[in-house]
Amino acid sequence: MTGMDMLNALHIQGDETIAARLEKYNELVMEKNRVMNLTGIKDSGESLIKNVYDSLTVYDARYFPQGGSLLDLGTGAGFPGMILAILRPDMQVVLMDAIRKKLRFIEEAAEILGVSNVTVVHSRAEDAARDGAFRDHFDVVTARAVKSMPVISEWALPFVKKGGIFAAMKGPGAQDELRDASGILSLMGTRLESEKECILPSGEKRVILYLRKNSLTPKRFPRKAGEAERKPIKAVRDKR
Ligand SMILES: C[S@@+](CC[C@H](N)C(=O)[O-])C[C@H]1O[C@@H](n2cnc3c(N)ncnc32)[C@H](O)[C@@H]1O
Repeated sequence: MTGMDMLNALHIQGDETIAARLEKYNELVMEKNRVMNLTGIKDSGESLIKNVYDSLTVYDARYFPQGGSLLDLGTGAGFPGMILAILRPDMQVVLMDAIRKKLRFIEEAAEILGVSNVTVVHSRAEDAARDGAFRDHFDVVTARAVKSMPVISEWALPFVKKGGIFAAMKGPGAQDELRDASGILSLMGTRLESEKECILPSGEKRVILYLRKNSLTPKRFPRKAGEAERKPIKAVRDKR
């Protein structure tokens, strides 16, 4: 599958330069992956589908405003953040991760590709969310394969501006995860705006949950580093 095939398959507008950069980024990830553990996927064709195409599934022009700001939390090797930065050069994109070496790779790759709208931030989400430059700031926050919904919601939502969107990339269990997160979502003044189901060309099901944040984050969130994972705020399940 080429970069252009992927854009067409997902009905995303993009020119040849964007399509070529998507392919080239995948090549750079694969090249670096031989000497450093960036992604568990070792085959280039498989990575195009499971990393690049999968990253593109989160894109919905309605939630990514012209000239807006985007944070990809727990970006790892830049998925989906770097793919979205390539797709939308007008947006200011911050890629955050707690592991520095992956961010160094992203900086090098951005330089090679001439992608100038990305900034990397080395931090735990729980710490960066206390920084006034980031808190209640971003039009859209994305996260793929970082943590379960109750945890990632507590980490990601403090970064979203009032009225902005958290796009959580999930698998077939998205509905259960959403139910589990209902407690933290309501504490954060956040509601499900829409959801999208996609089947990857490899056959796997993906579900994107688009959550709208309607109020500023209460001061006590996120709790201190590690606390959301140790004691996630879960919904009380009906035991029928
Ligand atoms: C399984 S990887 C997924 C990477 C990428 N999003 C992807 O889908 O390929 C999870 C990433 O989340 C990062 N991470 C975990 N906890 C974090 C935290 N508290 N703050 C920031 N990043 C975190 C890890 O360092 C890791 O790179």
